[in-house]
Amino acid sequence: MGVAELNKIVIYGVGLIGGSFALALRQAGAVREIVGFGRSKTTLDEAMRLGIVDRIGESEAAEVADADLILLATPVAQMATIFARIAPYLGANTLLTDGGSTKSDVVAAAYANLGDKVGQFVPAHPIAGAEKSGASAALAELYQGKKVVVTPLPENSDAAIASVRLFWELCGAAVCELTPAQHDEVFAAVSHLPHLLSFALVHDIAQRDNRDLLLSFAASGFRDFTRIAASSPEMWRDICLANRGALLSELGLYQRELEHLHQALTEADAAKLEEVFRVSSQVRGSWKQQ
Ligand SMILES: NC(=O)c1ccc[n+]([C@@H]2O[C@H](COP(=O)([O-])OP(=O)(O)OC[C@H]3O[C@@H](n4cnc5c(N)ncnc54)[C@H](O)[C@@H]3O)[C@@H](O)[C@H]2O)c1
Ligand SMILES: O=C(O)C(=O)C[C@]1(C(=O)O)C=C[C@@H](O)C=C1
Repeated sequence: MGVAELNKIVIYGVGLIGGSFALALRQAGAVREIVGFGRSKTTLDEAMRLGIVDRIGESEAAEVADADLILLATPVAQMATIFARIAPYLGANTLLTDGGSTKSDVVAAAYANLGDKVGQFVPAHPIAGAEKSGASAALAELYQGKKVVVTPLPENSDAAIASVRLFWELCGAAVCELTPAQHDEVFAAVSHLPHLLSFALVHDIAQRDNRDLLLSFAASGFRDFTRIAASSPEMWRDICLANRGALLSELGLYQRELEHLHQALTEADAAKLEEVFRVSSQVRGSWKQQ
């Protein structure tokens, strides 16, 4: 793809993920015009002020047909409605992708609402983010050196998949492929469960009478375990519900692990505790983010 080969991209949800996509493609010189749709005027005005979008979208009828690419970067529960809104106006050459953290639900929403245009949608998930939300958190470098998982549909042409891969690569990402089901199983274990646990720990402390005292002494261990508990409640509500089958399985395994540790503590079983900590320390100590 040459410089500014994308004439127009439309982004639904100009927050951390959508805004970073816009900034990255702009920095790569790959797009002429970026149009944003959002839920609140304040957010869109901020995205304009920060130079993330060139214009606020007028209507689907006005913006969708001549777009080269549309990115859905809203919380995942919003995506079905957006697919339905854009479907009637989708031009034959417009590609669609998304940044949602879950894939089976988003793919089901695409099948339910895009009809025979579903082949134009190549689902994706950037494995990069932060606990911060909104346009002001967007960064041109967010995807540099990070993975993006695409979960192609049987209806996607090779050309559509190659183009969507290229857009994410222009953002600096390394693209890999999984099926939607594989994706949701993997991220239930290494992203969705850790967020649930982090929210749970902070919630537990937040409800206590002495929470201010506890928080005043909390230090880097607490900080590292709970950074992600400051993440968007709406986004994580949607992710947990969308992937609740896989997440419940992971939660069950984790509860068994806690039971094991509970028993070891009750019995003051030093060997059992140390064995769990030894395996964990070795695996986490040698883990490198790829
Ligand atoms: N935050 C992360 O770490 C991360 C990482 C990878 C993927 N994701 C996924 O990316 C998506 C966006 O997350 P984010 O972190 O950018 O959230 P965000 O809150 O920063 O941005 C989401 C934006 O969508 C807008 N929005 C909500 N409903 C809308 C609607 N119906 N129409 C148009 N705009 C709407 C909001 O106003 C907001 O500006 C989510 O699906 C999330 O699961 C997030
Ligand atoms: O860095 C963070 O704050 C994140 O939580 C990023 C993170 C994750 O690693 O779990 C969160 C959700 C995504 O869908 C992808 C990435």
